[in-house]
Amino acid sequence: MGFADQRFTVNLSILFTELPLLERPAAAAEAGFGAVELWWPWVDSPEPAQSELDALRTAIEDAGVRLTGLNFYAGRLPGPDRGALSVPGEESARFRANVEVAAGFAESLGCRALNALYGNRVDGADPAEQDALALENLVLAARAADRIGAVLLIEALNQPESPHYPLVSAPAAVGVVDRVNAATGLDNARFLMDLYHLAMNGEDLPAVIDRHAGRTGHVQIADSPGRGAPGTGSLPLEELLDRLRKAGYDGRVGLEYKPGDRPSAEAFDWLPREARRGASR
Ligand SMILES: O=C(O)C(=O)CO
Repeated sequence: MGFADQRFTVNLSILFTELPLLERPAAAAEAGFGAVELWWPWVDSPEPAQSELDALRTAIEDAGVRLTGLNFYAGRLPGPDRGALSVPGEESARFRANVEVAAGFAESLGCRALNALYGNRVDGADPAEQDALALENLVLAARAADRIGAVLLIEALNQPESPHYPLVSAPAAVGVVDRVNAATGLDNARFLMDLYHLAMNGEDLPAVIDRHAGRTGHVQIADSPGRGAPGTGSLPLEELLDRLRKAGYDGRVGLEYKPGDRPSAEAFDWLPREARRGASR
């Protein structure tokens, strides 16, 4: 047990962002990691040029790291958006256009987890209509994920930093997971348990773990407050990850924290180098 018993993956959309995108996979490898994950990197483009997809694929392959998670197109993130799939009109269309592109890119790298951020509530739009649109689009995404043998992740964010995002509790996100699975019959939708976001929402993290570990397809961490590295805040992250393991969660743990006022390569001192490649199980 302990951090050395986990398998980590470095989120290259929040760590190493001081580097150009194509240099980040090699930087993560240089820091000792063997796995990385990404938010959709082309914030303005659900369908980037093939040459851009190829360049990123090559950068990941050349670095010798595995891509273990990818977000679908989610609008301007970082920025004001928190997903596109429940946003009527152009954003929903962009999400749909992205589904096969993102799934194809993930498949080409053996990535088996696709995260679909739900999207903000829109002034003047009926929340029930947004939810109906979301379900339609999540069904498309779940089917695309299933075709490549992947899980579809549904994430709860935190209310203070995402005030217009409707999924700001574990039960809200798990409810969407259940509705998607009921609609598709595929059972490949899973909860993305981000301990930072849930802590910011004031949830009882041990209780969330005990209740929802079985429906969890991915876990992400940052300390709270501050969204920094483990040890910079007050969350007992090592204990919480042990509890997740005991509750049956055996997947990767995404390091989705800000490096603070230092280069990202220096933001891993909490984790001995020999533990960064991950436990071999
Ligand atoms: O926007 C965030 O904070 C996320 O965790 C996206 O996956």
